[in-house]
Amino acid sequence: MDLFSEEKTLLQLPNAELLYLPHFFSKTEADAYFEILKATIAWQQDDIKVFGKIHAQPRLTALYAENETPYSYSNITMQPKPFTAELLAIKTKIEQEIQHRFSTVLLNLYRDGADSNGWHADNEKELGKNPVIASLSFGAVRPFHFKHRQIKAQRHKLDLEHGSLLVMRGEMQQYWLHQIAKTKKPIGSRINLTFRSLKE
Ligand SMILES: O=C(O)CCC(=O)C(=O)O
Ligand SMILES: [Fe+2]
Repeated sequence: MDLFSEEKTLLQLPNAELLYLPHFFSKTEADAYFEILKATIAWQQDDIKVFGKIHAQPRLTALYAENETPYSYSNITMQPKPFTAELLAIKTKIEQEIQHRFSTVLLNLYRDGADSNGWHADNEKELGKNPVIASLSFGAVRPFHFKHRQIKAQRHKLDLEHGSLLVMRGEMQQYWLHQIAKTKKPIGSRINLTFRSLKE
Protein backbone atom coordinates (compact mmCIF):
# COMPACT_ATOMS: atom_id res chain seq x y z
CA MET A 1 0.00 0.00 0.00
CA ASP A 2 1.34 3.43 -0.85
CA LEU A 3 0.45 5.39 2.26
CA PHE A 4 2.38 8.48 1.25
CA SER A 5 1.99 9.63 -2.36
CA GLU A 6 1.28 13.36 -1.99
CA GLU A 7 3.65 16.32 -1.62
CA LYS A 8 2.68 16.54 2.04
CA THR A 9 0.91 13.69 3.78
CA LEU A 10 -0.51 13.62 7.27
CA LEU A 11 -1.12 10.08 8.40
CA GLN A 12 -3.24 9.39 11.46
CA LEU A 13 -2.53 5.92 12.81
CA PRO A 14 -3.61 4.28 16.05
CA ASN A 15 -1.48 6.00 18.74
CA ALA A 16 0.65 7.94 16.24
CA GLU A 17 0.66 10.82 13.82
CA LEU A 18 3.15 10.97 10.95
CA LEU A 19 3.78 13.87 8.63
CA TYR A 20 5.81 13.22 5.47
CA LEU A 21 7.18 15.81 3.04
CA PRO A 22 9.06 13.92 0.31
CA HIS A 23 10.53 17.07 -1.29
CA PHE A 24 11.27 19.22 1.75
CA PHE A 25 14.60 20.06 0.09
CA SER A 26 15.08 20.30 -3.69
CA LYS A 27 17.42 17.77 -5.31
CA THR A 28 20.11 20.46 -5.70
CA GLU A 29 19.90 21.48 -2.03
CA ALA A 30 19.81 17.85 -0.87
CA ASP A 31 22.85 16.94 -3.01
CA ALA A 32 24.80 19.83 -1.49
CA TYR A 33 23.80 19.00 2.10
CA PHE A 34 24.68 15.34 1.62
CA GLU A 35 28.22 16.19 0.49
CA ILE A 36 28.86 18.86 3.11
CA LEU A 37 27.50 16.80 6.01
CA LYS A 38 29.40 13.70 4.94
CA ALA A 39 32.65 15.70 4.84
CA THR A 40 32.29 18.02 7.85
CA ILE A 41 30.37 16.14 10.57
CA ALA A 42 32.48 14.54 13.34
CA TRP A 43 31.30 10.99 12.60
CA GLN A 44 32.13 8.37 15.21
CA GLN A 45 31.50 4.65 15.62
CA ASP A 46 30.58 3.65 19.17
CA ASP A 47 30.44 0.23 20.76
CA ILE A 48 27.05 -1.01 21.92
CA LYS A 49 26.07 -3.84 24.21
CA VAL A 50 23.48 -6.24 22.74
CA PHE A 51 22.46 -9.25 24.87
CA GLY A 52 25.60 -8.75 26.98
CA LYS A 53 27.98 -8.70 24.01
CA ILE A 54 29.95 -5.69 22.81
CA HIS A 55 29.64 -4.82 19.11
CA ALA A 56 30.60 -1.84 17.00
CA GLN A 57 27.38 0.04 16.20
CA PRO A 58 26.43 -0.78 12.57
CA ARG A 59 26.54 2.86 11.41
CA LEU A 60 28.36 6.09 12.26
CA THR A 61 26.72 8.73 14.46
CA ALA A 62 27.22 12.27 15.76
CA LEU A 63 25.42 14.58 18.19
CA TYR A 64 25.08 18.36 17.96
CA ALA A 65 23.06 20.63 20.26
CA GLU A 66 22.46 24.18 21.42
CA ASN A 67 23.23 23.14 25.02
CA GLU A 68 25.63 20.71 26.73
CA THR A 69 23.02 18.13 27.78
CA PRO A 70 24.39 14.64 27.04
CA TYR A 71 22.16 12.09 25.33
CA SER A 72 22.16 8.43 26.37
CA TYR A 73 20.66 5.43 24.57
CA SER A 74 21.61 1.73 24.22
CA ASN A 75 24.39 2.08 26.86
CA ILE A 76 25.98 4.93 24.89
CA THR A 77 26.32 8.45 26.25
CA MET A 78 27.03 11.11 23.66
CA GLN A 79 28.34 14.58 24.45
CA PRO A 80 27.04 17.15 21.95
CA LYS A 81 29.11 19.51 19.82
CA PRO A 82 27.83 23.03 19.05
CA PHE A 83 25.62 23.32 15.94
CA THR A 84 27.40 24.00 12.65
CA ALA A 85 26.04 26.68 10.30
CA GLU A 86 24.44 24.04 8.02
CA LEU A 87 22.79 22.16 10.89
CA LEU A 88 21.41 25.43 12.25
CA ALA A 89 20.02 26.40 8.82
CA ILE A 90 18.32 22.98 8.47
CA LYS A 91 16.95 23.15 12.02
CA THR A 92 15.46 26.63 11.43
CA LYS A 93 13.77 25.53 8.20
CA ILE A 94 12.15 22.56 9.95
CA GLU A 95 11.11 24.68 12.95
CA GLN A 96 9.40 27.15 10.63
CA GLU A 97 7.63 24.39 8.72
CA ILE A 98 6.20 22.57 11.73
CA GLN A 99 6.17 25.31 14.39
CA HIS A 100 8.14 23.26 16.90
CA ARG A 101 11.55 24.01 18.51
CA PHE A 102 14.41 21.53 18.71
CA SER A 103 17.52 21.57 20.93
CA THR A 104 19.51 18.65 19.56
CA VAL A 105 20.21 16.63 16.44
CA LEU A 106 21.39 13.03 16.34
CA LEU A 107 22.95 12.16 12.97
CA ASN A 108 23.34 8.71 11.42
CA LEU A 109 25.58 7.78 8.51
CA TYR A 110 24.65 4.43 6.91
CA ARG A 111 27.75 3.76 4.81
CA ASP A 112 26.05 1.04 2.72
CA GLY A 113 23.35 -1.64 2.96
CA ALA A 114 25.24 -3.47 5.71
CA ASP A 115 24.65 -0.52 8.06
CA SER A 116 21.36 -0.48 9.95
CA ASN A 117 19.36 0.69 12.96
CA GLY A 118 17.51 -2.11 14.78
CA TRP A 119 13.93 -2.05 16.08
CA HIS A 120 13.62 0.65 18.76
CA ALA A 121 11.58 3.60 19.95
CA ASP A 122 12.97 7.02 20.74
CA ASN A 123 11.61 6.89 24.26
CA GLU A 124 14.51 8.07 26.40
CA LYS A 125 13.48 9.90 29.54
CA GLU A 126 15.21 13.16 28.48
CA LEU A 127 12.81 13.44 25.52
CA GLY A 128 9.75 13.66 27.76
CA LYS A 129 6.33 12.19 27.03
CA ASN A 130 5.10 12.07 23.42
CA PRO A 131 8.17 13.72 21.84
CA VAL A 132 8.07 15.37 18.42
CA ILE A 133 10.94 13.99 16.31
CA ALA A 134 11.83 15.40 12.90
CA SER A 135 13.79 13.05 10.66
CA LEU A 136 15.58 14.30 7.53
CA SER A 137 17.09 12.00 4.93
CA PHE A 138 19.83 12.59 2.34
CA GLY A 139 21.42 10.13 -0.06
CA ALA A 140 20.40 6.53 -0.77
CA VAL A 141 16.68 5.77 -0.29
CA ARG A 142 16.15 3.30 2.53
CA PRO A 143 12.81 1.88 3.76
CA PHE A 144 11.70 3.00 7.20
CA HIS A 145 9.72 0.19 8.84
CA PHE A 146 7.37 0.87 11.72
CA LYS A 147 5.12 -1.45 13.67
CA HIS A 148 2.65 -1.11 16.54
CA ARG A 149 3.75 -2.93 19.68
CA GLN A 150 0.31 -4.50 20.24
CA ILE A 151 -1.76 -4.27 17.04
CA LYS A 152 0.01 -6.79 14.82
CA ALA A 153 -1.83 -5.68 11.64
CA GLN A 154 -0.35 -2.20 12.05
CA ARG A 155 2.96 -2.64 10.28
CA HIS A 156 4.07 -0.23 7.54
CA LYS A 157 6.97 0.78 5.34
CA LEU A 158 7.89 4.17 3.99
CA ASP A 159 10.75 4.86 1.54
CA LEU A 160 12.60 7.88 2.92
CA GLU A 161 13.59 9.92 -0.10
CA HIS A 162 16.62 12.15 -0.70
CA GLY A 163 15.71 15.54 0.80
CA SER A 164 12.60 14.28 2.61
CA LEU A 165 11.27 15.22 6.04
CA LEU A 166 9.37 12.79 8.26
CA VAL A 167 7.85 14.03 11.52
CA MET A 168 6.85 11.50 14.19
CA ARG A 169 4.52 12.75 16.89
CA GLY A 170 1.65 11.89 19.22
CA GLU A 171 2.10 8.65 21.15
CA MET A 172 4.29 7.07 18.46
CA GLN A 173 7.38 6.47 20.64
CA GLN A 174 5.27 4.86 23.34
CA TYR A 175 3.26 2.49 21.12
CA TRP A 176 5.38 1.87 18.00
CA LEU A 177 8.85 0.61 17.09
CA HIS A 178 10.84 1.62 14.01
CA GLN A 179 13.94 0.36 12.19
CA ILE A 180 16.22 0.73 9.18
CA ALA A 181 16.96 -2.85 8.15
CA LYS A 182 20.12 -4.13 6.49
CA THR A 183 19.86 -4.90 2.76
CA LYS A 184 21.97 -7.05 0.42
CA LYS A 185 21.16 -4.72 -2.48
CA PRO A 186 24.19 -2.67 -3.53
CA ILE A 187 23.31 0.82 -2.34
CA GLY A 188 25.18 4.01 -1.57
CA SER A 189 25.49 5.97 1.64
CA ARG A 190 22.60 7.60 3.42
CA ILE A 191 22.64 10.38 6.01
CA ASN A 192 19.76 10.80 8.44
CA LEU A 193 19.27 13.64 10.94
CA THR A 194 16.80 13.28 13.79
CA PHE A 195 15.99 16.58 15.50
CA ARG A 196 14.86 16.21 19.09
CA SER A 197 14.09 18.41 22.06
CA LEU A 198 16.00 17.44 25.19
CA LYS A 199 15.16 18.63 28.67
CA GLU A 200 18.19 20.23 30.36
O1 LIG B 1 17.73 6.53 9.86
C1 LIG B 1 16.54 6.72 10.12
O2 LIG B 1 15.71 7.06 9.27
C2 LIG B 1 16.04 6.47 11.52
C3 LIG B 1 17.01 6.91 12.58
C4 LIG B 1 16.47 6.64 13.94
O3 LIG B 1 15.47 5.98 14.12
C5 LIG B 1 17.15 7.18 15.11
O4 LIG B 1 18.25 7.74 14.98
O5 LIG B 1 16.61 7.06 16.22
FE1 LIG C 1 14.70 6.24 16.09
